[in-house]
Amino acid sequence: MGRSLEVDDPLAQAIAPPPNESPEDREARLSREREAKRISDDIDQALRDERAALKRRKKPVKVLLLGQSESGKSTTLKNFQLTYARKAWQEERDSWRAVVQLNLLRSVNTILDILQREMTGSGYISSPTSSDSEDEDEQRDATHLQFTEMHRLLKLRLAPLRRVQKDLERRLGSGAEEPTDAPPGMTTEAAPQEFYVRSSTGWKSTLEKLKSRNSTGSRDDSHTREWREREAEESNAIIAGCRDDMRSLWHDPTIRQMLARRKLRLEDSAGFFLDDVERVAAIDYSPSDDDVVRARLRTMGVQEYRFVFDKGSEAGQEWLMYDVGGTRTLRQAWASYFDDVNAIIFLAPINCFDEKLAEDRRVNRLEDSFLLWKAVCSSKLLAKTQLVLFLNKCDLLDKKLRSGVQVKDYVPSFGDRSNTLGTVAKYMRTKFRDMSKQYSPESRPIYTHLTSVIDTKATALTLGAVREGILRNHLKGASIL
Ligand SMILES: Nc1nc2c(ncn2[C@@H]2O[C@H](COP(=O)(O)OP(=O)(O)OP(=O)(O)O)[C@@H](O)[C@H]2O)c(=O)[nH]1
Ligand SMILES: [Mg+2]
Repeated sequence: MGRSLEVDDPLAQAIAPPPNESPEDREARLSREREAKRISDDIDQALRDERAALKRRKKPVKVLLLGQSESGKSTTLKNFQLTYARKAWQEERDSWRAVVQLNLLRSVNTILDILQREMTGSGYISSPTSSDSEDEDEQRDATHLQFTEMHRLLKLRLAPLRRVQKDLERRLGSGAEEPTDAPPGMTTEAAPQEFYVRSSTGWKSTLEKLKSRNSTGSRDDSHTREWREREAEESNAIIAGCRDDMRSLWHDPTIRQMLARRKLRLEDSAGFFLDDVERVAAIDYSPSDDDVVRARLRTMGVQEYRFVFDKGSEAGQEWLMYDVGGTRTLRQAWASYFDDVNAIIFLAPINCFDEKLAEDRRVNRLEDSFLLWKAVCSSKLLAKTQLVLFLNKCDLLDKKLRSGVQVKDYVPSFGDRSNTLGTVAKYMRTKFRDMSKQYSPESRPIYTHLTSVIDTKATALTLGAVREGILRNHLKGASIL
């Protein structure tokens, strides 16, 4: 462009080489100019990179939580909220009271159902958490249980809790919707009586039903709301009135014997609050952080959660997390979220090597996790997606192994390795990693964590590392790092 300038143009004069320039001076000048151009180009490139990085940063980080039902997806999400969205968490916490109450009543009513059958001799019902080969043992010993007048009285006095459970289900808007996942010919009797929600906006809307909606889904007027509040108070009063009897039931040696014979490990099942009945059934009960993390509310559909980090280098970065329902019939919905997803946190509960799926009692839960993991790894759509694997429920695995359950009885390839947490976890980790190596369309690192996501302190540390890793990957290629 300089060439086309007129000789008397001030710019042309300013940039023209000095007159009488020696060849050495000319070479030195050209070298300086080349260096200046290189620096200028570098700056231009840096600016372009920064713009690209900012654009990338603005794009939300999308994370999908996957895994079978009860693997701990929603619990992991709760940990994210607890750590990174404190304010929303605190606003929502009290709404979980009804869910915790429902969880408690589910355990109590399960015990009462079994007690009823044992006392009237109407025989065996199978249990949701019992494992394969337990059925025959139970009936064999049932006749030796010594029930007394006290058991009959407890049964009678705790009877109103059935209605309270129904009321709570109705108030949560899910009473009419029991899981119907059992395949034809299979009974749903054994499936846990869970409470779940259909919602695309998260728990908040669900829990708000407790306050502002009636069972037909229409908005309440103030009169109805008042009536429903009274109903809630009534439920609270009945639960509080039954507190001592619930405690007696749970601590009664014959009842414990009855449950042990059925190998019903209520204390290891989802949403177990009987050990906290004193506190949870109190009239002024308000859920703690831990209670909310442990409360069980089954996810239906796909729920989207938005987090915006407000601190440090990630300020303003938006994250979208998707929590899906893990039961079989809900898995078709997953694929439509695969597009554009940055990372998947896959949860595999490794304690359940001896358990069956609630929705299909023919399928071993660990086997189901393997198949799901294989499907995720081999998906072409997800070939470039970062995979983070949580081998979850390590606390329950440890408990189970200590109680003497042998992995090799259910997983023959485990062989004669030692039946301890460390060895079993290592074995599972290798199994999952080998599968990802074998089935991933392109090689990729797999980030594996041994977790117990009800342990909020440990999980906060894990999530910190996971978050860093995902963000690093998200920004990869941009010079801002
Ligand atoms: N002891 C123990 N309990 C856990 C752990 N992870 C989850 N839970 C409990 O297991 C239950 C099920 O967990 P959720 O997070 O609801 O499972 P989910 O994967 O969201 O299940 P769906 O919504 O049905 O797909 C909850 O009551 C949790 O508190 C764990 O590591 N240890
Ligand atoms: Mg869930």
